[in-house]
Parts: sequence; C-alpha cells; structure tokens
Amino acid sequence: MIRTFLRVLGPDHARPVVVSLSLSALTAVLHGLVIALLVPVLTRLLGPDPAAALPWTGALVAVAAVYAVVRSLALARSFRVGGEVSRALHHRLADHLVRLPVGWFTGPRLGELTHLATTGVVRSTSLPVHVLPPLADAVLTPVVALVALAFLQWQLAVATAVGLAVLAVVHTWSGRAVARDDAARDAIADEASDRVLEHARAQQVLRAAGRTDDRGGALDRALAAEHAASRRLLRTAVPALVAYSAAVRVLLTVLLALTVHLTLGGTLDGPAAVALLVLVVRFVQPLSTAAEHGAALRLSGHVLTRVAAVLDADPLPEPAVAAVPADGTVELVDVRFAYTPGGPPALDGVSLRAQPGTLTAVVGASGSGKSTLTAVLARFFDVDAGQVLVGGVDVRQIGSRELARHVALVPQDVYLFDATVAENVRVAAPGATDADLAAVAARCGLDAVVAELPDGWATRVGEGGSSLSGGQRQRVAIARALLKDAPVIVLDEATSALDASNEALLTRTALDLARDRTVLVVAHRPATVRVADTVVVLDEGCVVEQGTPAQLAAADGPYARLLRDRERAQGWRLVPSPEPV
Ligand SMILES: Nc1ncnc2c1ncn2[C@@H]1O[C@H](COP(=O)(O)OP(=O)(O)OP(=O)(O)O)[C@@H](O)[C@H]1O
Repeated sequence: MIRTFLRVLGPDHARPVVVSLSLSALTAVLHGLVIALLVPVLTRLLGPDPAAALPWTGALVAVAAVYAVVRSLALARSFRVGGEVSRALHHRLADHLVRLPVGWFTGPRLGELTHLATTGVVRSTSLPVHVLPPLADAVLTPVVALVALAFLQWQLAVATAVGLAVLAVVHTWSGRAVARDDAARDAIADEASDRVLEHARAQQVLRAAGRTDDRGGALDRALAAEHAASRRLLRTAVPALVAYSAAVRVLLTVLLALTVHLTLGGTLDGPAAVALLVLVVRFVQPLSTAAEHGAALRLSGHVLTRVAAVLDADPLPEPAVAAVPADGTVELVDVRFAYTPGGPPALDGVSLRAQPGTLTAVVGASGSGKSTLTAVLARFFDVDAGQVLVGGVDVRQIGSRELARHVALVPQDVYLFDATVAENVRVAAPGATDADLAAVAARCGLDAVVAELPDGWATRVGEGGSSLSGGQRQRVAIARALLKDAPVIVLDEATSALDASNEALLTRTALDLARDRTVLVVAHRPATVRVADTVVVLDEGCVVEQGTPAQLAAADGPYARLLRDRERAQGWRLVPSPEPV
C-alpha cells in the first residue's frame, strides 16, 4: 500500500513523505523504549533499594525527552506533508489527464474522477497525518516492548508473541471481509454521485417532462443501493471490529493472569510484577486502535489503487520528433474507427480531401459518423486503420500541442469558463491585446453580442457559459479559433433553431473563414450546405457521395434526399391557431 502511495505521488513528492513516515516510525520505536524503561525504573523504585532507580530514571527521562522532540518534529512534518500530498495528487492527476485521449473521458469516468479528486485526495492526504503515524505506533510500540520483555521475562514474552500473532490473524481476516464490502460500497457511491450530478444537470429536461421528483427513478434507485451497501458494510464491519477488540481484551486478560500466576508461583517478585503489569497495559493500549486505523488504511489503499489506475491509463503516444504540417490541407485516407475494439465501426473506410481556402460541408443522418470524423481529425482518438493527415503529415506524427495549434474545433455544445467574455476568448492566446479581440470579434459577429452585454467584454458568462445562448457561445468559440489563427477550423453547426439573422451570420462567417483556411462544417442547415465548395455525405460511417452542391443536387442521390428532408423539416413552423370568429 505504501509502495502504491509513493508511486502515485511520483519521485519528486515521495521523498518528503518517506522522511515523514521514517520520523513517525522512529517516534513509535522511542515510545516502545519509554514503556520498556518503565520496568527497570518501577522494579527498583518499589524494591528494597529505591536509590538504584536513579540511573534508570535518568535514562527514562533522556529517552522521553528525545521522544517528545522527535514526536513534535514528526507531527509538524506530517501536517506539512499532508498539504503537499493534496497538492501533488491534484497536480499529478491534472498533468496526466491533459495527456489522455479525449475519448477516455466518458460519463462514468467523469463521476469517478470527481470522486477521486475530492474524497480520494482527502483520504490520501490523511494517510501521512492521521493514519500511518498511529498505525506505526500500534505496530512498532508493542514490537519494541515485546523485545524488551524477552530480556525481562521470557514466559510473558512468549505469551505476548503468540497473542500478537493471533491478533494479526484476526485483523487480517476481519480486514478482508470489510475490504470486500468497502470496495463494493465505493463503486455504488460513485454511481450515486454520478446520478446526483446527472439529476442536477437534467433539471430542465425533467421539469419540461413534468418530473419534479425522482420516486422510483435512477437517482432514487442509486441512493437506495448506496444505503443498502452502507448497511451491508456496517453488518460486516461491526462484528469484525468487535471480534478484534475482543481479541485484544482476551490478550490483556491472559497476560495479566499469567503475570499474577508467575508472581504467586514465586517466579516474579512484587515490584517486578507491578512493573510488568504496567508494561502490558501500556503496550496493549495502542493495539486497540489498530483496527480503526487499519480500516482507514484500507479505504485509502482502495482509493490509491484507483488513482494509480488513472495515472496508468495510456496517454496518446507522442512522436519522438514532432513533424510540422506544411499547410492546412486535411486528408483522410481509408479511415476506419470503432469506439470499442471489435465493435461496430463508426467510420468505415472514409476518404476525403479538403484544401486551404475551401469550405467542406459534412452531412448525413444522425449517427452517420459526422462527429466521429471531427474527433479523429482533432486526434481525440487514434484511428484503427488508415490515416488522418494535416498538411501532409499523419496527425500521430504531429505533437499534440502543434496539432491543437493547427486544428481548431468548434463543437456544438461549447463549454465556457465561469469568467468574462474577454478571458474566455483569450484562452486561445493569453497575450492577445484588446485590439486583437476586437478584430476577431468583428469577423465572427461576436462584436454584436458583446455590444448587447451589460458589461461588454467584462461580462461574466456564468458556469459553462450559462448566461449566453448556444449561438452566442459558438461565436465565442469561433473567436477563440480565429485568435489561435488555426489554419484548419472544424465547426459543428448547432442543430438547435437559429433565427434568420443568426443563421445568415453563421453562413457568412463560415464562408469568410474559408477564404484563407480549411473549413470543415458538420452542416445541419441547407443554407450552409449550399454555399460549400464540397459536400461529403456520410451514411453508417461510409462516404456515400462527394462533390459540389450542384453536382450532388443533379445526381438526385442521398444528398438530394437529405436536403429535401431537411427543407421539409425546416418548413414546419408552429403558428398561432386562428382566432375563433
Ligand atoms: N462515445 C461513444 N461510444 C460508443 N459509440 C459511440 C460514441 N459516440 C458515438 N458513437 C456511435 O458512433 C456512431 C457515429 O456517431 P456520431 O456521433 O459520429 O454520429 P453523428 O453523425 O455525429 O450523429 P449526430 O448528428 O446525431 O450528432 C453512432 O452509431 C454512435 O452511436
């Protein structure tokens, strides 16, 4: 477990933890020595010559003083290390997450990450502060006392050694049973937190559907399962704790009885018996807390295994020497890709070429593979076969930083940070001046949005950009792409209804962008498709038609059918019912 802890922290942060744990171990050994020294001190103090206790008392005071100093140092260091552990784990997770393929971040993983980054990090932070030091005390102190006992009274030492072995067995047995239910409860708790998040996010949908409570729903079931899992854990944990605690009491009783027996039999004199009784009582004390700290250790161990699994997830391989794309030409050559190995292909032999200075519209029915095409282009996933080339270079040979500079993806559902509009645009180029912002805003119609906002560029957009409409958020994302000056822009057109002026603006912007770069639009509107230089029609992951809008319209194939369907759908309008006469 400690090995996993140090591995998860990484070499830079492991050293201070090792120092802190060593200090805690030294504290526990000194504690054991203090307890052991009580025996010669008490034996002599209660014996016929109390003055003989003086040198032993001096030794006891000296060791106790060193113990006090080391303990304070260990305590101060463990608290400092606790803070560092929290920071280190957050940094390690964050550094690794940015290198993972975007496809790794599926729904359940997001819930697990939230759990790990909050509860998981808190539990790991408590390890060097509240768990390992008392556990070292519970294990090392009795061992040191046992060694001392071996020199003082062998019969008691043998009985103690046997007792400690029995305790270790009981501890391991009870720990295994609890660990099983612990792991199950953790998994169910993750599911419950996922459901709570989902419930909060889906409030609009639920209210629109008239579902204001969740009786019998997924959240209700997840919370009930969590409750049941907690009860199951309690049913295992309580008997396990009681069994261990009873074993400690039995050991104490046996040792006390043995001491009395040895005294009555004349093997021990009165002062030695009193001293040994004190020794036995003192070293059994830390043992009784071992079960609780053992449980905390197991919980932390479980969480650390999961953090280690995240850190072990393979990042997308980076090229040893990153190649630089020659220009913004985009080419897909016989690309095949499935989300699950051996699963149905989302892209099945897709080939296309888009040149700088052109607008390519990608169209197709829902589920035909349009978003997947944009995802492999931005290398959110690596393709299973074929090649994705930007500027003549395979995206796997372009470093991720360079590729992000070359390809700007404007998704349908743009996420904005809870910051000002200006700060959100500057994400693409932190050094951009106000004049740069104004220039890109004018090109994508963001200037009109900013003019209407109460504080202009300084308006805060709320969490995720909630105070802006979908169309406005997309304009912020387009401004980011322009500011980044990416030669390739991939725009996933919003499927939601836009008013006529917004629709015209979006088409104008796409055309304007395509003057000096390669623009691919996942197009949902006939207006955008008609102005494209090339249209690529996807169906079940395959390119079924490709050509200019005029050519495809004349062919009267899948494109023409799709366009007719779209126009018919757009032709539907909700109109007020006529007034009764
Ligand atoms: N994360 C995922 N895991 C597994 N399968 C997926 C995933 N995302 C998409 N798919 C599947 O891949 C196929 C292509 O989906 P994709 O989202 O690319 O289609 P689309 O044309 O963009 O659809 P839409 O217009 O509805 O957004 C579909 O069968 C879809 O169910």
